[in-house]
Parts: sequence; C-alpha cells; structure tokens
Amino acid sequence: MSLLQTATDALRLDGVRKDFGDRHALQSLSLGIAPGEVYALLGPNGAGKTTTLNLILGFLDADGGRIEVAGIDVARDRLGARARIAYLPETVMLHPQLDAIENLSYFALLGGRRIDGKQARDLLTQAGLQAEAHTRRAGGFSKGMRQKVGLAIALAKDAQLLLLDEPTSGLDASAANDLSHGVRAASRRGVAVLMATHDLYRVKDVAHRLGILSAGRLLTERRTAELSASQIEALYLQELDAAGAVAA
Ligand SMILES: Nc1ncnc2c1ncn2[C@@H]1O[C@H](COP(=O)(O)OP(=O)(O)OP(=O)(O)O)[C@@H](O)[C@H]1O
Repeated sequence: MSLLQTATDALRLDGVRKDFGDRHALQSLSLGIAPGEVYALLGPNGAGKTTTLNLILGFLDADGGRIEVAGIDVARDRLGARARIAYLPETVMLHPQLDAIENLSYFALLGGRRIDGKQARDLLTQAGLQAEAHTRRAGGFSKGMRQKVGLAIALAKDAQLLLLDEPTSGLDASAANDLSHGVRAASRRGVAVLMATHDLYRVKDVAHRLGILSAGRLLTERRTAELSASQIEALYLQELDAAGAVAA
C-alpha cells in the first residue's frame, strides 16, 4: 500500500465478475475510492455501470471477486454495507402531496434518522434546492428539483459512500450545475462518491478521477486534474474505438 492510500477505502472492488446467462456483464472489475473522492464511471450503454451499482448495493450477487464498503464485505454483511451507502437513483420518486421538507423528513425517518425543520432546510439548501421550493408540494417539481430532494435524502443518511446513477440525465445546464455543487459539498464532508454517467462535460467539474468501462472491462483510469474537458472526451472516444465499442 502506498503512503497516499488510506487504510480503508470507502469502496473496494477486487476482481468482481457478473454473468447473466452466457453474457459477461462484468469481467474482473477492480477499483478503489478513498473517503472524499469523487469517481466518475463512464461507459456506453450496456457497459455494466448499473450492474456495478446493483452489486455494491447487494441487489445482485457477484459471481466472483469481492466488494467492500467501508471495510465491510457485501457478500457477508449486505445490510451492514448498505447502511453505509446513500443511493440516488436516476428517477427519484417523492410523495406528491408532501412538500420538500416533509418528503425529506419522511424518507430520513424511514432510514432511521429524525431530522428537525432547520436540519431539513440546511440539507435541501446544500443539495441546491432554492428556499422558496422547500415548502412547495413535490407533485409540481421538475426532474431537477426531485433530484435535489433525492440528494438531500441521501445526505441525511450520513453515509460514507454516495452512489449516483446518471444524476444529470434529463437536467438542464443550471439544474445539473446545482447538483454538481451538492455532490462536491458531500465530497468535502468526506463522503466518497461513485457516479455512473454519460455526461462527459460534467466529469471535469465534479470528479477527481474517472474510469472508462466497456463490455464489463475497465479500459483506463485517470485523474481529471491532468485532463481538460475536451481531452476527456477525446480519451473516451479513443479508448472505446480501440476496444471496438460504440460510444454512447
Ligand atoms: N437482469 C439482467 N438480465 C440479463 N442481462 C442483463 C441484466 N441486467 C443487465 N444485463 C446485461 O448486462 C450488461 C450490462 O448492463 P448495464 O445495465 O449494467 O449497463 P449500463 O452501463 O448501466 O448501461 P446504460 O448506460 O444503458 O444504463 C448489458 O449487456 C445488459 O444487457
């Protein structure tokens, strides 16, 4: 282990395999994410990004390899691992009759945490939701507003690992920018973030590192500080081309 590595990564995958029948969805995937690090997992449709998230969450069982969340082996203690994870799905479902604060308080309570009005407002603000929307019914919310409440719900859990599945898909530039701020705020609090995304443009802004996945294999990993946004796009296209995959 290098001196720069932390003793316990927030997430570690070692040689993880997953097959669906004779389709190899993941082939020996290994990666690690340190506390406070934001990692963007890029890849075309069918690359294995959602499968990776489902394995980490314990919704699927791996056919080989090992997954650890904050040092907990997911295969041995699925619920213990899941308790340390906050998950923001691509589509956030909220109670349409409840306002943003009530939704947040309700879902936080379901997750075992009671939060008061001030904490709810602070979390919603951190997640980028404007104050005037805090007391509006969620039934009228745009996708971007629902994503922000979803991020606040995830932050309320005080987890060590935040998983995001296509967090900016279908969001306009301003909503995507707000969400990126929320993710960076979580990272500054020491939360590790794994973000599956097609949004190459955001990666430079949000992530410290990126990995390019294609047909269940990690083709390359890079630090985003070493690359410009256009170099990230060029790298992505070049790696997929070399692997014989189609960019999406
Ligand atoms: N439940 C399943 N049964 C059979 N095959 C599956 C199942 N889930 C995923 N796959 C296959 O596994 C591979 C990886 O799919 P996955 O959904 O993880 O990709 P992805 O990178 O998330 O794609 P997208 O960007 O389209 O969401 C694909 O070939 C997919 O068809």
